[in-house]
Amino acid sequence: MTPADLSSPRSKAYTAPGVLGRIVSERTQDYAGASFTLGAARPRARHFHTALAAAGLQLIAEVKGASPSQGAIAKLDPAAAALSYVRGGASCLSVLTEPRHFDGSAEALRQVVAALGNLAVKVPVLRKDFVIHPKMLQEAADWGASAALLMVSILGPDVGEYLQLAHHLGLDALVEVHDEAELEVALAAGAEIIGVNNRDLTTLKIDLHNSPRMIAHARAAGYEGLLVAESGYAMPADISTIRRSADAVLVGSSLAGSGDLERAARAILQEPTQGEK
Ligand SMILES: O=C(O)c1ccccc1NCC(=O)[C@H](O)[C@H](O)COP(=O)(O)O
Repeated sequence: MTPADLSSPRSKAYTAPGVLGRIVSERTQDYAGASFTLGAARPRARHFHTALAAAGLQLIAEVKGASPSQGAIAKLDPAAAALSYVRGGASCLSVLTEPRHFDGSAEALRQVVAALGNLAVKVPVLRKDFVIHPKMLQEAADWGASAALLMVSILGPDVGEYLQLAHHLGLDALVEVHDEAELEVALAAGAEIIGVNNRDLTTLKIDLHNSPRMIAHARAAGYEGLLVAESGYAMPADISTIRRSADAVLVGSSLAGSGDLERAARAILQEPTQGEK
């Protein structure tokens, strides 16, 4: 299927179990009347991909005000938070745009893009949401995001169509998986950037062994794209399992709730001393 096949609004309703299922059903209702017209292909700058491909472990720092697992995390000024993260060493930003459970908004993403636009170095922004309709990718591009999250746990094999559409709209895509079966789908779809979530989004349980295990699995399968470890990282010692195998780590709650975002971002990337390991 080509992006052209996504040009008419779809009535497809995605489903998922548990907490994720509730969010998916809410987002499906939010976009039930959304119209989408496929325009001409937009140039792909690949800023998100380029930033993650730089040498060493890259940090994607997340603007996250609340979550189903933590409840309220912090009342953040998105632009100020983004600039603090960049001063702390983040090379990309992730901004939640889901309003009910994560305190996210389109406005937050726009404010972050505007604040980062004044910097000498390009810091790309990921739209973090639960994409269930093509319109959501068009919005991400229109709001100035460089990339969007696509979750195999929601889209299943349709992730391939959404990936093509993201590229058509000039976006990179972070294709998220949690287990081997989802990894197979992401690989078959041709994902250039795969994120492995340590959080089981059905139960919200975190297993920090999941990312290193899945990253090893992807490499053993011959995958040469970029790999991102996601969720549950709170201290430098947590990162040690993926420091040399992942291209990037995505961190939200522990940074957002730290009270000093710049310092927390700088600290999480530091190699732990012998005693801290
Ligand atoms: O964070 C949650 O509780 C959550 C619940 C249901 C669906 C998605 C959820 N989080 C999305 C994410 O993957 C995280 O925001 C991201 O990876 C950062 O995780 P963390 O550093 O643990 O905040």
